[in-house]
Amino acid sequence: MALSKISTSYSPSQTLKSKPGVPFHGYDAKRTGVSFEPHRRLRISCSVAPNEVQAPVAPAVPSDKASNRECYGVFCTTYDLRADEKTKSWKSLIKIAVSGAAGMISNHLLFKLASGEVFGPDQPIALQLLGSERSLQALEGVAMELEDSLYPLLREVGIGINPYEVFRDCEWALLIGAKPRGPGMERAGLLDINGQIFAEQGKALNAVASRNVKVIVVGNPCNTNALICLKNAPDIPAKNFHALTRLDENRAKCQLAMKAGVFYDKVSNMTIWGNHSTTQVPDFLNAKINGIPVKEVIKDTKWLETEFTERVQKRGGVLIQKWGRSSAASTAVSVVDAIRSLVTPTPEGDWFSSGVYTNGNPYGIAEDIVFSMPCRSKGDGDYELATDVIIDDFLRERIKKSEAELLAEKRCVAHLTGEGNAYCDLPEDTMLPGEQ
Ligand SMILES: NC(=O)C1=CN([C@@H]2O[C@H](COP(=O)(O)OP(=O)(O)OC[C@H]3O[C@@H](n4cnc5c(N)ncnc54)[C@H](OP(=O)(O)O)[C@@H]3O)[C@@H](O)[C@H]2O)C=CC1
Ligand SMILES: O=C([O-])CC(=O)C(=O)O
Repeated sequence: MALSKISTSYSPSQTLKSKPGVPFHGYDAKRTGVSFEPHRRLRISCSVAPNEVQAPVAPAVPSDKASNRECYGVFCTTYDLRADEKTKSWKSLIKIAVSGAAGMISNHLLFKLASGEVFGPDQPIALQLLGSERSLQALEGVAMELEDSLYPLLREVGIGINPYEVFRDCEWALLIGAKPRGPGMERAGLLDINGQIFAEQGKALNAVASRNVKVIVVGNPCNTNALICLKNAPDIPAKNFHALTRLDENRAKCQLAMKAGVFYDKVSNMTIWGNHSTTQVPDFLNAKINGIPVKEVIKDTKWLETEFTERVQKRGGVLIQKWGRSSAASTAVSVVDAIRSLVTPTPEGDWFSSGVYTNGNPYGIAEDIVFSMPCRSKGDGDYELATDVIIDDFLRERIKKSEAELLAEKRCVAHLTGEGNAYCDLPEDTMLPGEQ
């Protein structure tokens, strides 16, 4: 199945072309009849130095192109925006790939990305959306809704079902698509089915994505899926892979704020340690309220150790009971938070949680797993682990339990990480947040 590209823009640095051995079916002259002769090429001023900006030269592509099924009305029309004042200060286009793009989380996330609230009001983006045979129609519907939203910063939309096409040159890969656990399914079964998706997508990223792509794995079980993905992408730094635990951080902040009777923006330094599962450890030892350690504000240690901890660990399950499906809007918000934490400098003294590769960690956590830990960023897309944390016996014991779970998950997917035969001895009491 081809990747159909819906484009309102073209920049010289983003020429559509095939790499040897990997067919690219883009929005090209052959498929659409759009001419890419130099004088008809579309340029957006974000990729052209201001002093090179000239008067518009290219008329809109004839409206009959809009009848092409794979580009949707307005996205089939092309413009020369070089003379547009608004776009002169824009940055170069970035490509964002999203899997599970027709799913619930994406339905919220894509519109946030396109609005500019994630990467900023001067950052044009291209969305490359990955679906499957079963979701392709729905993906077209998603593209139509994006079209009807008239987002100025959304310059290109592509849809497809082949990760080797959809991930091409992407600088961000938001991996959301994964099978949810169904009745009677064992956790090990989910690990295997979803693990295969992430093994394939890791290989695809390795083959075609930007060499510095940042990958955020949302699909569950996200820590081990992220591990599988990074193991299958040896040419991309392992540090670039994240498992989403920001939703857990946000949930924890909300609970602490409620207990302390403060607005939730007063809670900082909130670490989620470990797995995005019911063994996760919301760290009330290092968290602060109004800059003061939580334990000095909330004196009820029993509540912190039991009710608070369990409420965060099982929040996903309670929500499923109420909603009949897992968190989608708040998950999308937390993906936005996770990205923004990497592209904006972390406020002085604070940190954020992300599931990241453990090699070289200063906390004594087992190497070679993906574990949620406290991170700080300079806003360059990269991060460092926070070292100014304290770990007491209670915290250490909880962290060890989550570590044991992740090591067991890792053994269970050894066939997908290139480490031999899988052996599944998952502790029976471990569950995703959405499982009761
Ligand atoms: N880390 C976190 O904090 C959270 C993670 N999640 C996880 O995010 C993932 C997506 O959630 P959500 O968007 O609500 O789910 P949806 O069911 O709405 O969408 C999931 C998408 O996954 C894709 N998918 C890939 N393989 C399969 C498969 N074998 N069977 C079924 N679907 C498949 C489907 O898209 P297609 O057919 O296009 O491939 C589907 O649209 C889930 O794994 C969920 O558990 C949810 C909340 C929080
Ligand atoms: O458990 C699930 O299926 C959804 C999830 O990850 C959460 O809500 O945290």
